[in-house]
Amino acid sequence: MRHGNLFVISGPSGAGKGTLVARLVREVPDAWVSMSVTTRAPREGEVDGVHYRFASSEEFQQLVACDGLLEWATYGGNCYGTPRATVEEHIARGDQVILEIDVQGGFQVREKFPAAHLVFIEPPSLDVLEARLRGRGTESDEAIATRMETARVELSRKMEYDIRLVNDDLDEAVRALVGYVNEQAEKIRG
Ligand SMILES: Nc1nc2c(ncn2[C@@H]2O[C@H](COP(=O)(O)OP(=O)(O)O)[C@@H](O)[C@H]2O)c(=O)[nH]1
Ligand SMILES: Nc1ncnc2c1ncn2[C@@H]1O[C@H](COP(=O)(O)OP(=O)(O)O)[C@@H](O)[C@H]1O
Repeated sequence: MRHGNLFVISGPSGAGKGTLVARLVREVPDAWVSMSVTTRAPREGEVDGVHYRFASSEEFQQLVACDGLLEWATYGGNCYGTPRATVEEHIARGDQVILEIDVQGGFQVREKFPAAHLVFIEPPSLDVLEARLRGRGTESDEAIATRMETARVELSRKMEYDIRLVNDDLDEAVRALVGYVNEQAEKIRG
């Protein structure tokens, strides 16, 4: 059986994880991005089964109880988790499996899959981070304040990640991320 790689992409909300992962899947043909389950309400334009699987708290607790999640965490008062079965299938298929998850989840994955590659996406500064969050226009002022507090905690753990990429110039950050993923993929193929 072929075995793929597992990549965790973490970093503060607004650092650009979603933007980078969207570009990555266009450039790495065997990249596959896991769809998380969340109890957060959909934002305008978010579609169930496309951006997230949106679930009630009861549904989420059932998934936890039946060991259906590879990892899960509470972020900003909502639960987020990675469905286990699809991730395992895609690793077995030889894909480059991408989890865009928070720092708490990242370390749970490392416990279960020590070979996972942990990538930390950094903003150029906290001011730029806040400006990006405001510019995205998806969060209330209160939610932005909470995310900025969480960002400080997440940034304090960046040195525990395998690699840190500063997302300043977008094309440059995409190149670095694609380069890292391809390098790890080559090691497995080779
Ligand atoms: N642990 C964990 N975190 C997740 C999962 N899915 C998303 N997240 C993280 O939850 C946080 C909030 O996500 P979201 O509400 O979509 O905000 P955004 O990342 O700022 O767009 C981010 O750090 C996500 O990376 C998951 O399945 N597990
Ligand atoms: N390199 C970059 N330069 C400027 N703006 C960026 C860059 N990367 C992402 N953004 C913008 O910053 C905002 C947050 O990016 P997003 O991908 O949603 O972050 P995350 O998924 O980490 O929360 C979005 O409006 C996005 O278009």
